[in-house]
Amino acid sequence: MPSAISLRGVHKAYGRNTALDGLDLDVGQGEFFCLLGPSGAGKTTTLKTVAGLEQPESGTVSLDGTDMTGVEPYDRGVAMCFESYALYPHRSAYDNLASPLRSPRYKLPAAEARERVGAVADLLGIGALLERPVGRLSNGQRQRVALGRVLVRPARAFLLDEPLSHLDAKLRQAMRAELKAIGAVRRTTTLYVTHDSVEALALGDRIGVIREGRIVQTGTREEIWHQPYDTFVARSFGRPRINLLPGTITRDGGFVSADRFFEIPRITPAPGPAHSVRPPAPGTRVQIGVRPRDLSLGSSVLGPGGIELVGSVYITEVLGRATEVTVRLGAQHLSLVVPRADAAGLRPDAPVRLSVRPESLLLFEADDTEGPGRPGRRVTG
Ligand SMILES: Nc1ncnc2c1ncn2[C@@H]1O[C@H](COP(=O)(O)OP(=O)(O)OP(=O)(O)O)[C@@H](O)[C@H]1O
Repeated sequence: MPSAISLRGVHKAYGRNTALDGLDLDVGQGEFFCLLGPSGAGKTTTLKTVAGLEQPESGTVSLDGTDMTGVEPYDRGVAMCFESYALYPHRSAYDNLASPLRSPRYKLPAAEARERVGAVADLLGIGALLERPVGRLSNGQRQRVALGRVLVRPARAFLLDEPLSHLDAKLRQAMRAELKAIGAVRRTTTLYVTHDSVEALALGDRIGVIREGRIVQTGTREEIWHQPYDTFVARSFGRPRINLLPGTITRDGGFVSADRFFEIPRITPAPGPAHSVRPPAPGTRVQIGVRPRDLSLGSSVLGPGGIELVGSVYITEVLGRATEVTVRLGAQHLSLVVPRADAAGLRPDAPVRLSVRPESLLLFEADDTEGPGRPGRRVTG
């Protein structure tokens, strides 16, 4: 079966600004695909190119296997929701939701249109606001109307650009769950743009990480989390961020930190495609990656082969039921997230023992001018 959405070698520049730099992307039929990247990475341009609102200078966009070159946006059969939503402010929320269904393309019978609008409005929690002019709704409510305008349409694909960005945290979380449920029920292919990694992990059947107009890595949440392509991808997921500790491979295949403050006797990179390269040679400059939730206080959790580090408490910060503890390890700061009770007795400057299972360590090369470090890209002797 051809991909629902396929981009090949897409180039798009605005004057001297390259927005898409040979972008390749495949979204499967019925898939909920999240495109994640920092501001300016090319996310919106990707959506607009799929929708036909921007023409690439080179490369192709295909929908269901058909090349869309020269096909007008209206004829592409995709429904797009922008972050800056275009609604009719003087018309009611109901009218705004129903108007796409009155277009000659759908011309749904009135009763069916009413039913569709009602169902989408209930799903988005705006059922009670339908009579109100959109100009008199809050930003968050307007955003839900804009999203509703997309979801009411029968479409071959939904293109959603940060559709939850104006909602408060609680509503965002609730809407995420709803969106996931709609996706599952409708099985309509969805390309969803976000710069929020939590959202991408929660929603995406697969995730594509975009940087400077190119896809850096595509994968399931497990692949992206456990086998990040490089330190840029590793840093993009998880709050607090992954710890990256610079150092060198020792003669015995261990790791010594750049300031020689601590050593890890043996580094065994986790198996998997990204790590199947041979271990770096002694002297190679590398970075050890360890996620804050994979570190524990004390040595009690250590099974055989566990790794222990000794540092001093720098600062603690309560995050709800957990506490983030920042530990000074020589010149490095290392962050860990532990149950609040475990961190209760910690005082600044007190010595502290940390432990981590060896399989939780990720090994990257040093970041350099060629880009973020990858697992064993240029292993040198
Ligand atoms: N109409 C335009 N004119 C000139 N430059 C543009 C235009 N639209 C986008 N760009 C540039 O193209 C690049 C990609 O922009 P794009 O909006 O696709 O990024 P994005 O990942 O969606 O960012 P954000 O998360 O901030 O919305 C940026 O450098 C941006 O400044």
